[in-house]
Amino acid sequence: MSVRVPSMSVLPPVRKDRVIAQLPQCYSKKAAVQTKDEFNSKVKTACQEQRTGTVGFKIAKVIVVGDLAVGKTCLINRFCKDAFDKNYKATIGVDFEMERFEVLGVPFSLQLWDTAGQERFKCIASTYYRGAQTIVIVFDVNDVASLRHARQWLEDALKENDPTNVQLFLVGTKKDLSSPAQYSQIEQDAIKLAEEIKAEYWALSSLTGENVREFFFRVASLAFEVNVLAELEKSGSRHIGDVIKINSNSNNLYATSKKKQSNCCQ
Ligand SMILES: Nc1nc2c(ncn2[C@@H]2O[C@H](COP(=O)(O)OP(=O)(O)OP(=O)(O)O)[C@@H](O)[C@H]2O)c(=O)[nH]1
Ligand SMILES: [Mg+2]
Repeated sequence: MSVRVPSMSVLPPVRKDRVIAQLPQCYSKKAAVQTKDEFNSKVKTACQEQRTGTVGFKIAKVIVVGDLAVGKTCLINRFCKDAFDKNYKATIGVDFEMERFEVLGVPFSLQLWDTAGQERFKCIASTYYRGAQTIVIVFDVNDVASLRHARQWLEDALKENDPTNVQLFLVGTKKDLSSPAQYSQIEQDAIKLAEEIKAEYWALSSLTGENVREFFFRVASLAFEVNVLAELEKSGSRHIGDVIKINSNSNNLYATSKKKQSNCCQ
């Protein structure tokens, strides 16, 4: 007799074009969350040795905020559905999409929350801001007012989240509509703001698809890295005694835990 596996418990494999084997690079080194070329070595080792704990089951929440009609929905649809609609349909409240990735061989999912930019729907949308690991503030590179409003969007999103625990991205959309000269002017201001608010800056086009995939791969990778490091930190502090005996390498995480331990005993 054959045993039937309930279909809900078995997920299909991650799509081939959602496999991330290397750290995607930032858009501009002037405004990046970090500028390393590769994943953190502790993270790489943990993935190779399958010591990533619960990260493989984790779904990181990403909220996408910004003025009405700047292109939040189009950005998510370009990445998740490879579609683009030139007609504007306002988002009412919120929508969300799930995207599954495999990063360094470990499954990792993003839940992308597309929120409404229209004032009258904003209060519904803001009730969904809580628990975000990543905040994406979107503006239109052809509309300076939308860039000016970015700070307010950030402030509202941070009211519901712990500022020390979120990764921020400032994203300029509709690059296809901008001439190189116009673009470089707004880019200066955007990079300046991104540096001030400690966000990583990106510019892209959902119409042409330029940089869309690169951007979401970067979001997934940086969120993944933070989750693995947090997991290692947790398991490190749980087994301090055991691991110190095995490891004497001062560069590794466990040795750092040892240092912490000796400090607190002084
Ligand atoms: N040319 C061009 N048009 C774009 C691009 N992205 C979005 N648009 C257009 O801009 C308009 C608004 O896009 P949406 O994605 O619906 O805007 P939104 O930010 O989700 O708006 P709300 O849901 O009201 O907050 C639509 O007409 C899109 O076709 C882009 O990259 N290039
Ligand atoms: Mg929308």
